[in-house]
This record gives sequence, C-alpha cells and structure tokens, in this order.
Amino acid sequence: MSGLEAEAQLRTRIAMWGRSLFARGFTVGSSGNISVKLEDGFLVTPTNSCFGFLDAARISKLDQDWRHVGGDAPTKELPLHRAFYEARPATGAVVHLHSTYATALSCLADVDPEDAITPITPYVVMRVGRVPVLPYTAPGSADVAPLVAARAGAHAAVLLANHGPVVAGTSLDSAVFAAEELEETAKLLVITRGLAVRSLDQGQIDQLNARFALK
Ligand SMILES: O=C(O)[C@@H](O)C(=O)COP(=O)(O)O
Ligand SMILES: [Zn+2]
Repeated sequence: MSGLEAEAQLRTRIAMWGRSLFARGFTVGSSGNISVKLEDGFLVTPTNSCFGFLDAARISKLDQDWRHVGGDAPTKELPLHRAFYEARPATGAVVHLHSTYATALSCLADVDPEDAITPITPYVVMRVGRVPVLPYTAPGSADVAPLVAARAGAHAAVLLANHGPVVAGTSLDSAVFAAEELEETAKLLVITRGLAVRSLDQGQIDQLNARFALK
C-alpha cells in the first residue's frame, strides 16, 4: 500500500472511531483528540472538532517536525501527543478522552498517583498496564511535555489530573481499545468504591505481563 493510500485509510478510521466513541458517550462536545503516525508525519483531529462529526478530508496533517501542512487547525494538545511519540518510539497512535469515570478518578484526591487504575481484572493489566496521574497543567500547555517525557517510557497510559485519560498504542485500534478498557475499569473502580474489592496480586500481574507484554 502506498503512503497516500495508508493516509486515506487512516483518515477514514480516525473519523470512524471518533463517531463510535462519541456515539457511546466516551467523549462529549468537542472534547478529546486523536493522533496517528504516518510515514511522512502525523494526522491529528482538528481543534474544537466534535468526534461525532469528523470530516476525514479536513483532519489536520502535520509533517515530521509537527508543522501544520494540511487540513483544519490541529488540536491544541500537540505537545501532549508529541511527547508520547518521543518517549515511546513504537507509538502509532495516541487517544485523549474526557471519558466520565477515568476523568472522575483523575479528580479524586485519594487516588494513588502512581497507580490510579487498580488492577482488578486481567484485561486492564494486558491492555493498559499501570496508570500514573500526572500533575495538573492547563489544556494545551507545553508544560505537560516534560511530565509525559518522564513517565511515558514506562507507561502507555496516564491520567492528566483533573482533566482525563491519555493512551498510546502501537496502532489506532490498539490505542482506542486501551482507552475503552481504561474507562470501563475506571467505572468498575468508582462503582465498587467502599466495597471490599479483591485486586489481582503481584504474582498474577507478573504472569499476565510475561504472557501478554504491552508495547
Ligand atoms: O481539554 C481540552 O481542552 C483539550 O485537551 C481537549 O480535550 C480538546 O482540545 P482540542 O483538541 O484543541 O479541541
Ligand atoms: Zn482534554
């Protein structure tokens, strides 16, 4: 497949996943952003765009130095996305959402900032891994970049404090699947708060990591 064909397919898939995430309530209004790596740069969702109504042809294109070269004006979160690609060279896509339960956890003062998503099911260990909370920065601020740089080598997913989740994956599909799994696990954690929850133990987590290593 040529680079142009690959780009056309990825544009279609960003719009398709956007519609699907919006329809299922994983993001609302114009919140959230998606980026995907291309052979010659990146595709990113336009700033102030609604995931439910993305026009594949107007998705922003950036060159390899993150300069805007086509489509609508890009998301203001370029420093956030860029920091993931730089810290995790295998990254093929990054998804940021304001999904309700993960965002709720990002606002709780008593969540462990090193391990915000308690490993209560195998799938969250396999798809998401351990999730730290990064200190609050204003949306669009470049101040987030060093915070991501410090943590994203070891973590494919983070919660931005009082803001929401960000997930990197080797492909768009894997980043979306991980963002969905993170949100569903956050929901389980919120609805079981105050109950005697049994998490997986370290031996069970090690066994999953050995068999299903996250990239
Ligand atoms: O929370 C924010 O403002 C951004 O992180 C966001 O989710 C949407 O920003 P744009 O992608 O610039 O619309
Ligand atoms: Zn946001």
